[in-house]
Amino acid sequence: MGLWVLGSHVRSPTWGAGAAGVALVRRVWCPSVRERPLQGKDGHQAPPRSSRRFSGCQSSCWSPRLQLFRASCSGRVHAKSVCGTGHPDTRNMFWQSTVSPHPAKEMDSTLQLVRNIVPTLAAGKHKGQAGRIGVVGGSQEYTGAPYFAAISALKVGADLSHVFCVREAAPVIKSYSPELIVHPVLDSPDAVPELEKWLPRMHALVVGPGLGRDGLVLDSIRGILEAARSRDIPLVIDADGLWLVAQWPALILGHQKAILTPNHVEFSRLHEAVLSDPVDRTDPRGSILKLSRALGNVTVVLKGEHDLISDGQQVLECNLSGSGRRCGGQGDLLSGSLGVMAHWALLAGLEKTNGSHPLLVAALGACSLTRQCNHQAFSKHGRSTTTSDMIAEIGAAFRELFEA
Ligand SMILES: NC(=O)C1=CN([C@@H]2O[C@H](COP(=O)(O)OP(=O)(O)OC[C@H]3O[C@@H](n4cnc5c(N)ncnc54)[C@H](O)[C@@H]3O)[C@@H](O)[C@H]2O)[C@@H](O)CC1
Ligand SMILES: Nc1ncnc2c1ncn2[C@@H]1O[C@H](COP(=O)(O)OP(=O)(O)OP(=O)(O)O)[C@@H](O)[C@H]1O
Repeated sequence: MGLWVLGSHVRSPTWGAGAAGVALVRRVWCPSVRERPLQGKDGHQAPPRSSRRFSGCQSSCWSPRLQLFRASCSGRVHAKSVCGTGHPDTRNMFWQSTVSPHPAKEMDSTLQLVRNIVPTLAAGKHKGQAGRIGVVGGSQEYTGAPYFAAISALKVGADLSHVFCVREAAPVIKSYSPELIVHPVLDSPDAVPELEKWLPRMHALVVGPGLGRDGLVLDSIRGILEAARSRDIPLVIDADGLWLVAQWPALILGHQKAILTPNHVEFSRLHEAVLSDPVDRTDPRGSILKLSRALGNVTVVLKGEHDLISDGQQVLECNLSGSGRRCGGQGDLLSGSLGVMAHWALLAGLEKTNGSHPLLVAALGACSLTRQCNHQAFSKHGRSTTTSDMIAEIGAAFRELFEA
Protein backbone atom coordinates (compact mmCIF):
# COMPACT_ATOMS: atom_id res chain seq x y z
CA MET A 1 0.00 0.00 0.00
CA GLY A 2 1.10 3.50 -0.53
CA LEU A 3 0.86 6.66 1.37
CA TRP A 4 -1.26 9.43 0.01
CA VAL A 5 -1.48 13.00 0.91
CA LEU A 6 -4.05 15.33 -0.47
CA GLY A 7 -4.08 18.93 0.45
CA SER A 8 -4.16 22.55 -0.38
CA HIS A 9 -7.43 22.95 -2.07
CA VAL A 10 -7.96 26.53 -2.99
CA ARG A 11 -11.09 26.36 -5.04
CA SER A 12 -13.81 24.51 -3.31
CA PRO A 13 -15.70 26.20 -0.53
CA THR A 14 -17.48 22.98 0.27
CA TRP A 15 -15.41 21.38 2.95
CA GLY A 16 -17.88 19.48 4.93
CA ALA A 17 -17.65 17.06 7.74
CA GLY A 18 -15.45 14.88 5.59
CA ALA A 19 -16.56 11.71 3.90
CA ALA A 20 -15.92 8.57 5.84
CA GLY A 21 -13.09 9.90 7.87
CA VAL A 22 -11.14 11.29 4.99
CA ALA A 23 -9.08 14.15 6.11
CA LEU A 24 -8.38 17.11 3.97
CA VAL A 25 -7.08 20.50 4.65
CA ARG A 26 -9.30 23.50 4.12
CA ARG A 27 -6.61 25.55 2.59
CA VAL A 28 -2.91 25.13 2.67
CA TRP A 29 -0.74 27.75 1.17
CA CYS A 30 2.08 25.34 0.67
CA PRO A 31 4.56 27.34 2.63
CA SER A 32 7.77 26.07 4.01
CA VAL A 33 7.61 25.21 7.69
CA ARG A 34 9.57 28.30 8.43
CA GLU A 35 6.93 30.47 6.87
CA ARG A 36 3.93 28.83 8.40
CA PRO A 37 4.06 25.97 10.83
CA LEU A 38 0.92 23.94 10.50
CA GLN A 39 -1.04 22.31 13.19
CA GLY A 40 -3.47 19.48 12.79
CA LYS A 41 -7.04 19.74 13.94
CA ASP A 42 -6.35 17.08 16.49
CA GLY A 43 -3.45 19.02 17.84
CA HIS A 44 -0.71 16.98 16.22
CA GLN A 45 2.18 19.18 15.44
CA ALA A 46 3.83 19.01 12.07
CA PRO A 47 7.07 17.11 12.42
CA PRO A 48 10.28 18.95 11.91
CA ARG A 49 11.59 19.13 8.39
CA SER A 50 14.23 16.53 9.11
CA SER A 51 11.64 13.87 9.87
CA ARG A 52 9.74 14.26 6.63
CA ARG A 53 10.74 10.96 5.21
CA PHE A 54 9.06 7.70 4.68
CA SER A 55 10.18 4.64 6.47
CA GLY A 56 8.21 1.64 5.42
CA CYS A 57 6.14 0.06 8.11
CA GLN A 58 6.10 2.99 10.44
CA SER A 59 4.74 5.42 7.96
CA SER A 60 1.74 7.30 9.08
CA CYS A 61 0.70 10.80 8.48
CA TRP A 62 0.35 13.86 10.50
CA SER A 63 -2.68 16.04 10.29
CA PRO A 64 -6.06 14.58 9.60
CA ARG A 65 -7.19 17.73 7.85
CA LEU A 66 -4.11 17.99 5.78
CA GLN A 67 -3.79 14.62 4.31
CA LEU A 68 -5.24 11.61 2.71
CA PHE A 69 -2.88 8.74 2.91
CA ARG A 70 -2.13 5.17 3.38
CA ALA A 71 0.75 3.83 5.36
CA SER A 72 2.52 0.70 4.35
CA CYS A 73 4.03 -2.31 5.91
CA SER A 74 5.28 -3.80 2.69
CA GLY A 75 8.53 -1.96 2.51
CA ARG A 76 7.58 -0.33 -0.76
CA VAL A 77 8.19 3.30 -1.37
CA HIS A 78 5.12 5.27 -0.63
CA ALA A 79 3.10 7.87 -2.15
CA LYS A 80 3.10 11.21 -0.61
CA SER A 81 2.63 14.74 -1.00
CA VAL A 82 0.49 17.25 -2.48
CA CYS A 83 1.25 20.74 -3.11
CA GLY A 84 -1.82 22.62 -4.01
CA THR A 85 -1.48 26.24 -4.38
CA GLY A 86 -2.76 29.30 -6.04
CA HIS A 87 0.78 30.49 -5.86
CA PRO A 88 3.73 29.93 -8.10
CA ASP A 89 5.74 28.72 -5.15
CA THR A 90 5.13 25.02 -5.43
CA ARG A 91 7.65 23.50 -3.13
CA ASN A 92 6.96 20.00 -2.13
CA MET A 93 5.24 19.50 1.13
CA PHE A 94 4.66 16.23 2.80
CA TRP A 95 4.64 15.16 6.34
CA GLN A 96 5.21 12.11 8.29
CA SER A 97 5.05 11.35 11.90
CA THR A 98 6.20 8.08 13.31
CA VAL A 99 3.55 8.24 15.99
CA SER A 100 -0.01 7.57 15.04
CA PRO A 101 -2.76 6.98 17.52
CA HIS A 102 -4.91 5.08 15.03
CA PRO A 103 -2.73 3.60 12.33
CA ALA A 104 -5.26 0.99 11.26
CA LYS A 105 -7.99 3.57 10.94
CA GLU A 106 -5.72 5.85 9.03
CA MET A 107 -4.69 2.98 6.78
CA ASP A 108 -8.31 2.41 6.07
CA SER A 109 -8.99 6.01 5.16
CA THR A 110 -6.45 6.00 2.38
CA LEU A 111 -7.80 6.57 -1.09
CA GLN A 112 -11.20 6.97 0.45
CA LEU A 113 -12.14 9.67 -2.00
CA VAL A 114 -11.57 7.26 -4.85
CA ARG A 115 -13.53 4.57 -3.07
CA ASN A 116 -16.36 7.05 -2.64
CA ILE A 117 -16.81 7.40 -6.37
CA VAL A 118 -16.86 3.70 -7.18
CA PRO A 119 -20.46 2.70 -7.95
CA THR A 120 -21.93 -0.17 -6.02
CA LEU A 121 -22.72 -3.40 -7.81
CA ALA A 122 -26.40 -4.13 -7.44
CA ALA A 123 -28.82 -6.58 -8.97
CA GLY A 124 -31.18 -3.81 -10.05
CA LYS A 125 -28.70 -2.09 -12.30
CA HIS A 126 -28.86 -2.34 -16.06
CA LYS A 127 -26.15 -2.87 -18.64
CA GLY A 128 -24.41 0.38 -19.40
CA GLN A 129 -25.07 2.08 -16.09
CA ALA A 130 -21.52 1.55 -14.82
CA GLY A 131 -20.11 3.15 -17.94
CA ARG A 132 -20.09 3.13 -21.72
CA ILE A 133 -16.62 4.17 -22.76
CA GLY A 134 -15.35 4.93 -26.25
CA VAL A 135 -11.70 4.68 -27.22
CA VAL A 136 -10.83 6.67 -30.33
CA GLY A 137 -7.60 5.26 -31.72
CA GLY A 138 -6.12 2.36 -33.59
CA SER A 139 -4.25 2.69 -36.87
CA GLN A 140 -2.45 0.44 -39.28
CA GLU A 141 0.66 0.46 -37.08
CA TYR A 142 -0.87 0.48 -33.64
CA THR A 143 -3.61 -1.95 -32.74
CA GLY A 144 -2.38 -2.85 -29.27
CA ALA A 145 -2.80 0.58 -27.70
CA PRO A 146 -6.56 0.99 -28.28
CA TYR A 147 -7.09 -2.62 -27.23
CA PHE A 148 -5.19 -2.05 -23.97
CA ALA A 149 -7.18 1.11 -23.22
CA ALA A 150 -10.56 -0.38 -24.07
CA ILE A 151 -10.08 -3.69 -22.26
CA SER A 152 -8.74 -1.83 -19.22
CA ALA A 153 -11.91 0.25 -19.13
CA LEU A 154 -13.96 -2.96 -19.09
CA LYS A 155 -11.81 -4.63 -16.46
CA VAL A 156 -12.03 -1.59 -14.19
CA GLY A 157 -15.79 -1.86 -14.34
CA ALA A 158 -17.30 -0.21 -17.39
CA ASP A 159 -20.17 -2.23 -18.84
CA LEU A 160 -19.45 -1.50 -22.50
CA SER A 161 -16.28 -0.54 -24.24
CA HIS A 162 -16.16 0.69 -27.84
CA VAL A 163 -13.17 1.23 -30.10
CA PHE A 164 -13.38 3.66 -33.03
CA CYS A 165 -10.45 2.90 -35.32
CA VAL A 166 -9.40 2.83 -38.98
CA ARG A 167 -10.83 0.09 -41.17
CA GLU A 168 -7.66 -1.96 -41.38
CA ALA A 169 -7.18 -2.08 -37.62
CA ALA A 170 -10.70 -3.25 -36.82
CA PRO A 171 -10.44 -7.01 -37.55
CA VAL A 172 -7.17 -7.16 -35.66
CA ILE A 173 -8.59 -5.47 -32.58
CA LYS A 174 -11.72 -7.64 -32.75
CA SER A 175 -9.53 -10.71 -32.85
CA TYR A 176 -7.88 -9.72 -29.57
CA SER A 177 -11.15 -9.72 -27.71
CA PRO A 178 -14.78 -10.54 -28.34
CA GLU A 179 -15.68 -8.19 -25.53
CA LEU A 180 -14.95 -5.00 -27.40
CA ILE A 181 -17.33 -3.30 -29.81
CA VAL A 182 -15.23 -2.16 -32.74
CA HIS A 183 -16.20 0.47 -35.30
CA PRO A 184 -14.03 0.78 -38.43
CA VAL A 185 -14.82 4.44 -39.06
CA LEU A 186 -11.85 6.73 -38.49
CA ASP A 187 -10.51 6.76 -42.06
CA SER A 188 -13.93 7.05 -43.62
CA PRO A 189 -14.84 10.41 -45.20
CA ASP A 190 -17.89 10.28 -42.94
CA ALA A 191 -15.92 9.62 -39.78
CA VAL A 192 -17.33 12.56 -37.85
CA PRO A 193 -21.04 11.93 -38.55
CA GLU A 194 -20.50 8.18 -38.11
CA LEU A 195 -19.00 8.70 -34.71
CA GLU A 196 -21.49 11.43 -33.80
CA LYS A 197 -24.24 8.82 -34.05
CA TRP A 198 -22.66 7.01 -31.14
CA LEU A 199 -21.81 10.00 -28.98
CA PRO A 200 -25.17 10.18 -27.17
CA ARG A 201 -24.42 6.70 -25.78
CA MET A 202 -20.91 7.48 -24.58
CA HIS A 203 -20.18 8.43 -20.98
CA ALA A 204 -16.54 9.26 -21.76
CA LEU A 205 -14.14 9.20 -24.69
CA VAL A 206 -10.47 8.27 -24.54
CA VAL A 207 -8.84 9.86 -27.56
CA GLY A 208 -5.40 9.00 -28.87
CA PRO A 209 -4.13 5.50 -28.03
CA GLY A 210 -2.56 4.14 -31.21
CA LEU A 211 -4.19 6.86 -33.29
CA GLY A 212 -1.14 7.61 -35.41
CA ARG A 213 -0.62 10.94 -37.15
CA ASP A 214 -2.27 10.61 -40.51
CA GLY A 215 -3.44 14.08 -41.52
CA LEU A 216 -6.89 13.06 -42.74
CA VAL A 217 -7.60 10.99 -39.65
CA LEU A 218 -6.46 13.82 -37.40
CA ASP A 219 -8.76 16.24 -39.27
CA SER A 220 -11.63 13.96 -38.37
CA ILE A 221 -10.46 13.77 -34.77
CA ARG A 222 -10.72 17.54 -34.55
CA GLY A 223 -14.35 17.30 -35.63
CA ILE A 224 -14.96 14.47 -33.18
CA LEU A 225 -13.42 16.42 -30.30
CA GLU A 226 -15.58 19.42 -31.12
CA ALA A 227 -18.71 17.25 -31.30
CA ALA A 228 -17.90 15.53 -28.01
CA ARG A 229 -17.19 18.81 -26.33
CA SER A 230 -20.45 20.33 -27.50
CA ARG A 231 -22.20 17.39 -25.83
CA ASP A 232 -20.16 17.91 -22.66
CA ILE A 233 -18.72 14.41 -22.83
CA PRO A 234 -15.68 13.85 -20.59
CA LEU A 235 -12.52 13.48 -22.63
CA VAL A 236 -9.28 11.73 -21.76
CA ILE A 237 -6.63 12.73 -24.27
CA ASP A 238 -3.49 10.64 -24.58
CA ALA A 239 -0.67 9.74 -26.98
CA ASP A 240 -1.28 11.03 -30.54
CA GLY A 241 -4.36 12.87 -29.29
CA LEU A 242 -1.93 15.03 -27.34
CA TRP A 243 0.09 15.59 -30.47
CA LEU A 244 -3.06 16.99 -32.08
CA VAL A 245 -3.86 19.15 -29.07
CA ALA A 246 -0.33 20.57 -29.19
CA GLN A 247 -1.16 21.75 -32.75
CA TRP A 248 -4.66 22.93 -31.84
CA PRO A 249 -4.87 23.80 -28.13
CA ALA A 250 -8.19 25.58 -28.70
CA LEU A 251 -9.78 22.15 -29.10
CA ILE A 252 -9.73 21.64 -25.36
CA LEU A 253 -9.12 25.14 -24.04
CA GLY A 254 -11.27 25.70 -20.95
CA HIS A 255 -12.98 22.31 -21.25
CA GLN A 256 -13.62 21.41 -17.62
CA LYS A 257 -14.25 17.79 -18.47
CA ALA A 258 -11.01 17.21 -20.33
CA ILE A 259 -7.99 15.39 -18.92
CA LEU A 260 -4.64 15.27 -20.66
CA THR A 261 -2.30 12.40 -19.79
CA PRO A 262 1.15 13.28 -21.19
CA ASN A 263 4.37 11.44 -20.52
CA HIS A 264 7.43 13.67 -20.20
CA VAL A 265 8.02 13.98 -23.92
CA GLU A 266 4.39 14.78 -24.62
CA PHE A 267 4.32 17.24 -21.73
CA SER A 268 7.32 19.14 -23.13
CA ARG A 269 5.66 19.29 -26.53
CA LEU A 270 2.44 20.68 -25.04
CA HIS A 271 4.25 23.10 -22.75
CA GLU A 272 6.26 24.56 -25.60
CA ALA A 273 3.25 24.78 -27.87
CA VAL A 274 0.96 26.41 -25.33
CA LEU A 275 3.37 28.55 -23.31
CA SER A 276 6.08 29.09 -25.94
CA ASP A 277 8.57 28.13 -23.26
CA PRO A 278 10.62 25.04 -22.50
CA VAL A 279 9.67 23.14 -19.35
CA ASP A 280 11.50 24.19 -16.22
CA ARG A 281 12.84 20.77 -15.15
CA THR A 282 13.68 22.10 -11.69
CA ASP A 283 10.04 22.88 -10.96
CA PRO A 284 7.70 20.19 -12.32
CA ARG A 285 4.88 21.27 -10.05
CA GLY A 286 5.12 24.84 -11.20
CA SER A 287 5.21 23.67 -14.81
CA ILE A 288 2.09 21.52 -14.55
CA LEU A 289 0.21 24.28 -12.78
CA LYS A 290 1.19 26.75 -15.46
CA LEU A 291 0.17 24.45 -18.28
CA SER A 292 -3.16 23.60 -16.70
CA ARG A 293 -3.93 27.26 -16.10
CA ALA A 294 -2.88 28.29 -19.58
CA LEU A 295 -5.32 25.70 -20.92
CA GLY A 296 -8.14 27.13 -18.80
CA ASN A 297 -7.83 24.70 -15.87
CA VAL A 298 -7.94 21.58 -17.93
CA THR A 299 -6.82 18.65 -15.75
CA VAL A 300 -3.31 17.47 -16.60
CA VAL A 301 -1.68 14.20 -15.50
CA LEU A 302 2.08 14.26 -15.98
CA LYS A 303 3.18 10.62 -15.90
CA GLY A 304 6.59 9.53 -14.74
CA GLU A 305 8.50 8.27 -11.77
CA HIS A 306 6.05 10.31 -9.72
CA ASP A 307 2.77 11.15 -11.39
CA LEU A 308 1.70 14.77 -10.95
CA ILE A 309 -1.95 15.72 -11.35
CA SER A 310 -3.22 19.28 -11.54
CA ASP A 311 -6.34 21.25 -12.30
CA GLY A 312 -4.45 24.53 -12.17
CA GLN A 313 -5.49 25.00 -8.55
CA GLN A 314 -3.69 22.21 -6.82
CA VAL A 315 -1.13 19.56 -7.57
CA LEU A 316 -1.46 15.99 -6.37
CA GLU A 317 1.37 13.54 -6.48
CA CYS A 318 0.93 9.80 -6.93
CA ASN A 319 4.03 8.06 -5.80
CA LEU A 320 2.78 4.56 -5.22
CA SER A 321 5.56 2.21 -6.13
CA GLY A 322 5.27 0.11 -9.27
CA SER A 323 8.45 -1.46 -10.51
CA GLY A 324 11.37 -0.62 -12.74
CA ARG A 325 9.66 -2.22 -15.73
CA ARG A 326 8.48 0.32 -18.32
CA CYS A 327 7.00 -1.78 -21.11
CA GLY A 328 4.95 0.03 -23.77
CA GLY A 329 1.22 0.20 -23.20
CA GLN A 330 1.13 1.10 -19.51
CA GLY A 331 -0.10 4.54 -20.45
CA ASP A 332 -2.97 2.94 -22.35
CA LEU A 333 -4.00 1.02 -19.25
CA LEU A 334 -3.99 4.34 -17.42
CA SER A 335 -6.02 6.23 -20.02
CA GLY A 336 -8.66 3.49 -20.35
CA SER A 337 -9.03 3.24 -16.57
CA LEU A 338 -9.25 6.99 -16.33
CA GLY A 339 -12.10 7.09 -18.85
CA VAL A 340 -14.23 5.01 -16.51
CA MET A 341 -13.15 6.71 -13.34
CA ALA A 342 -13.75 10.16 -14.84
CA HIS A 343 -17.33 9.13 -15.58
CA TRP A 344 -17.79 7.73 -12.08
CA ALA A 345 -16.26 10.78 -10.41
CA LEU A 346 -18.37 13.28 -12.34
CA LEU A 347 -21.47 11.23 -11.62
CA ALA A 348 -20.61 11.06 -7.93
CA GLY A 349 -20.03 14.81 -7.76
CA LEU A 350 -18.36 17.12 -5.28
CA GLU A 351 -20.17 15.69 -2.28
CA LYS A 352 -18.51 12.31 -2.73
CA THR A 353 -15.14 13.83 -3.54
CA ASN A 354 -15.39 16.05 -0.50
CA GLY A 355 -15.19 19.18 -2.60
CA SER A 356 -12.16 18.17 -4.63
CA HIS A 357 -12.39 18.43 -8.39
CA PRO A 358 -13.86 15.04 -9.39
CA LEU A 359 -11.38 14.64 -12.23
CA LEU A 360 -8.46 14.99 -9.82
CA VAL A 361 -9.88 12.15 -7.76
CA ALA A 362 -10.44 10.08 -10.89
CA ALA A 363 -6.86 10.68 -12.01
CA LEU A 364 -5.51 9.76 -8.60
CA GLY A 365 -7.47 6.54 -8.81
CA ALA A 366 -6.28 5.64 -12.29
CA CYS A 367 -2.64 6.45 -11.58
CA SER A 368 -2.61 4.43 -8.38
CA LEU A 369 -4.36 1.52 -10.08
CA THR A 370 -1.88 1.46 -12.96
CA ARG A 371 1.08 1.50 -10.61
CA GLN A 372 -0.44 -1.18 -8.41
CA CYS A 373 -0.99 -3.38 -11.48
CA ASN A 374 2.62 -2.83 -12.45
CA HIS A 375 3.78 -3.78 -8.97
CA GLN A 376 1.70 -6.95 -8.83
CA ALA A 377 2.57 -8.07 -12.36
CA PHE A 378 6.25 -7.46 -11.75
CA SER A 379 6.21 -9.52 -8.59
CA LYS A 380 5.04 -12.49 -10.70
CA HIS A 381 6.81 -11.95 -14.00
CA GLY A 382 9.82 -9.77 -13.25
CA ARG A 383 11.63 -8.48 -16.30
CA SER A 384 9.28 -10.28 -18.67
CA THR A 385 6.28 -8.26 -17.44
CA THR A 386 4.19 -6.85 -20.27
CA THR A 387 1.10 -4.68 -20.32
CA SER A 388 -1.07 -7.78 -20.81
CA ASP A 389 0.29 -9.09 -17.49
CA MET A 390 -0.65 -5.79 -15.88
CA ILE A 391 -4.16 -5.93 -17.32
CA ALA A 392 -4.57 -9.39 -15.80
CA GLU A 393 -3.92 -7.77 -12.42
CA ILE A 394 -6.57 -5.05 -12.69
CA GLY A 395 -9.20 -6.95 -10.72
CA ALA A 396 -6.92 -7.82 -7.82
CA ALA A 397 -5.28 -4.40 -7.80
CA PHE A 398 -8.66 -2.68 -7.77
CA ARG A 399 -9.80 -4.79 -4.83
CA GLU A 400 -6.57 -4.14 -2.98
CA LEU A 401 -6.77 -0.38 -3.39
CA PHE A 402 -10.44 0.43 -3.45
CA GLU A 403 -12.42 -2.45 -2.02
CA ALA A 404 -10.21 -3.86 0.72
N1 LIG B 1 1.22 -1.93 -28.67
C1 LIG B 1 0.86 -0.76 -29.16
O1 LIG B 1 0.11 -0.64 -30.11
C2 LIG B 1 1.39 0.47 -28.50
C3 LIG B 1 1.21 1.65 -29.18
N2 LIG B 1 1.57 2.83 -28.65
C4 LIG B 1 1.25 4.00 -29.45
O2 LIG B 1 2.39 4.41 -30.13
C5 LIG B 1 2.17 5.74 -30.60
C6 LIG B 1 3.41 6.56 -30.39
O3 LIG B 1 3.69 6.67 -29.00
P1 LIG B 1 5.12 7.12 -28.44
O4 LIG B 1 5.03 7.12 -26.96
O5 LIG B 1 6.19 6.30 -29.08
O6 LIG B 1 5.16 8.64 -28.90
P2 LIG B 1 6.26 9.47 -29.70
O7 LIG B 1 6.31 8.99 -31.09
O8 LIG B 1 5.93 10.90 -29.45
O9 LIG B 1 7.65 9.11 -29.05
C7 LIG B 1 7.96 9.49 -27.77
C8 LIG B 1 9.32 8.92 -27.47
O10 LIG B 1 9.69 9.40 -26.20
C9 LIG B 1 10.22 8.33 -25.44
N3 LIG B 1 9.87 8.60 -24.05
C10 LIG B 1 8.72 8.31 -23.42
N4 LIG B 1 8.75 8.73 -22.14
C11 LIG B 1 9.98 9.30 -21.98
C12 LIG B 1 10.62 9.92 -20.89
N5 LIG B 1 10.03 10.03 -19.70
N6 LIG B 1 11.85 10.41 -21.08
C13 LIG B 1 12.48 10.30 -22.28
N7 LIG B 1 11.91 9.72 -23.35
C14 LIG B 1 10.68 9.22 -23.20
C15 LIG B 1 9.59 7.05 -25.98
O11 LIG B 1 10.49 5.96 -25.85
C16 LIG B 1 9.33 7.41 -27.41
O12 LIG B 1 10.38 6.97 -28.22
C17 LIG B 1 0.95 6.24 -29.83
O13 LIG B 1 -0.19 6.20 -30.65
C18 LIG B 1 0.81 5.23 -28.74
O14 LIG B 1 -0.53 5.12 -28.28
C19 LIG B 1 2.07 2.94 -27.28
O15 LIG B 1 0.91 3.19 -26.50
C20 LIG B 1 2.77 1.68 -26.84
C21 LIG B 1 2.02 0.41 -27.16
N1 LIG C 1 9.76 5.80 -13.76
C1 LIG C 1 8.55 5.34 -13.39
N2 LIG C 1 8.36 4.73 -12.20
C2 LIG C 1 7.14 4.26 -11.85
N3 LIG C 1 6.04 4.38 -12.62
C3 LIG C 1 6.17 4.98 -13.80
C4 LIG C 1 7.42 5.50 -14.26
N4 LIG C 1 7.23 6.04 -15.48
C5 LIG C 1 5.93 5.86 -15.77
N5 LIG C 1 5.30 5.22 -14.78
C6 LIG C 1 3.89 4.82 -14.73
O1 LIG C 1 3.55 4.14 -15.91
C7 LIG C 1 2.29 4.58 -16.39
C8 LIG C 1 2.42 4.98 -17.83
O2 LIG C 1 3.36 5.99 -17.96
P1 LIG C 1 4.31 6.09 -19.23
O3 LIG C 1 5.21 7.25 -19.02
O4 LIG C 1 4.88 4.75 -19.52
O5 LIG C 1 3.20 6.45 -20.32
P2 LIG C 1 3.27 6.38 -21.88
O6 LIG C 1 4.65 6.63 -22.39
O7 LIG C 1 2.20 7.29 -22.37
O8 LIG C 1 2.84 4.88 -22.14
P3 LIG C 1 2.52 4.09 -23.48
O9 LIG C 1 3.63 3.10 -23.64
O10 LIG C 1 1.21 3.46 -23.26
O11 LIG C 1 2.46 5.08 -24.62
C9 LIG C 1 1.85 5.73 -15.50
O12 LIG C 1 0.83 5.26 -14.66
C10 LIG C 1 3.05 6.06 -14.67
O13 LIG C 1 2.66 6.27 -13.35
